[in-house]
Amino acid sequence: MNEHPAPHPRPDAPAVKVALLGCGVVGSQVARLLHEQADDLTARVGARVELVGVAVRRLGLTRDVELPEDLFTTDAHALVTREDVDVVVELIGGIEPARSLILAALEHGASVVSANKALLAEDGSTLFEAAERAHRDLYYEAAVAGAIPILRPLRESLAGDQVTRVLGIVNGTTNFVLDRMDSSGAGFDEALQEAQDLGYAEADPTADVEGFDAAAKAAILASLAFHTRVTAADVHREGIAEVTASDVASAAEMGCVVKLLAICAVQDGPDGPSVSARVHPAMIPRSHPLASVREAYNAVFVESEAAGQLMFYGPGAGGSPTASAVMGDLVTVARNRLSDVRGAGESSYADLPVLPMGSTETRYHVQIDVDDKAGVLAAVAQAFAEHGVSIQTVRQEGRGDDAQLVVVSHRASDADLAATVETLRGMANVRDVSSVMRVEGEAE
Ligand SMILES: NC(=O)C1=CN([C@@H]2O[C@H](COP(=O)(O)OP(=O)(O)OC[C@H]3O[C@@H](n4cnc5c(N)ncnc54)[C@H](OP(=O)(O)O)[C@@H]3O)[C@@H](O)[C@H]2O)C=CC1
Ligand SMILES: N[C@@H](CC=O)C(=O)O
Repeated sequence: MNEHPAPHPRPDAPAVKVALLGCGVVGSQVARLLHEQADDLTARVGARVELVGVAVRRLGLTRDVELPEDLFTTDAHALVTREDVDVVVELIGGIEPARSLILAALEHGASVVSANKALLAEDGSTLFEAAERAHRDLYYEAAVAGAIPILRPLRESLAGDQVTRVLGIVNGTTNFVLDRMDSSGAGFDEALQEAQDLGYAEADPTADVEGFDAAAKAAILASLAFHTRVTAADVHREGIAEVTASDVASAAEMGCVVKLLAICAVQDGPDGPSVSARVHPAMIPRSHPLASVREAYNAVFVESEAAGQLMFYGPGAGGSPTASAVMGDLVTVARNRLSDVRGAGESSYADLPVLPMGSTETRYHVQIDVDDKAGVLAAVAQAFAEHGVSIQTVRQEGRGDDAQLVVVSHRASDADLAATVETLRGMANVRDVSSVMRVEGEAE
């Protein structure tokens, strides 16, 4: 039997009225699910969940969902301040007007669901304080890793444990592009266009390609995981624009694959704990679980003292998967409205210091274009040694004008590696340091 249970709304429960801001890739799928799953939602929430308005930039467009024309408005402010609106679902994106609209919604007594990582990572504290003041919910599960439930586990399920590290692939677009480059030899631009056509990319895909989107997500993850305040500006950020087909091929030769990683950690020091958060491309061994994360999928590893290692995996972008996370928040927030309670809010913050990138340690893969002369290898090795960077492997490729040394280091600090590269660049027999990439993962 595959029958759905009959809905059991509380007989006296008024409908929960929802205002939707944005009807694009994600918003249209939320509107579709609200319509298609109306009966199930009624049963799960205990009252009807009714879409009462949709704010967009332009009226009259053909949308990925059919809705009565009279639901649409371009006056988003009037919609969020309507007396009868219980929940505002913000799916516009960007900083303004999204921030002002969320603040106005909270001030007017609505609860808010958002997928806006850019805003939450830039100015989350203003929004959280407003939600606290208004005694209303602000939920944002869809802001990190699309459909994957990761924020609720960090905020609630792991709140009694000590999370020490969060490492993952949190941007679907860049994972899609790198995967296409690795598996089918596709060019960067072609693969990016495909990701955009599939609805994975941000309105401005620079946010994906340059790592801003992943950095925003890293800030949100670090804040929740370590109960502190990390903003996007605190996250060291490098995107994939500089990753070449030759980097991807070099990685393949080493039995590795290139991925854009977000790595957040907390560490104890003489002055107490501090956090680090970084986003950058890295080579990881093909045997590493993150190497098998294909297309626009995301995966997040969480390491904690009591639980050990946890892995969360699933679709990280796209209208329907992201709408699933939004709907989960919407059901929670609607239930809370009916019971007149607030859900789990943010932790009280410790405001831990954020470590500079220079002190972060990892291994490095360095390609050095050299003059094909006797003694060059010894001179290059000397430059690494001078800065305390120990070499794990070195091999020479090509001859004459194409001669290259490919060095893989043992673990070293970012500052020591940067100093090594500077020295190399000043050496007579070195024409260029053509690529530097971090190597993450345990396999040596
Ligand atoms: N796409 C994805 O895979 C994911 C997206 N997100 C986040 O979800 C949010 C929405 O993303 P997505 O659906 O892809 O974005 P889209 O660009 O597809 O849609 C944005 C929607 O917002 C509307 N809009 C823009 N500006 C205004 C404004 N000033 N007033 C009213 N409406 C406005 C647009 O109207 P119009 O249609 O008229 O232009 C459009 O309907 C973003 O925060 C994004 O970061 C999160 C996870 C995954
Ligand atoms: N542009 C983002 C969308 C989801 O957050 C991505 O590609 O991951």
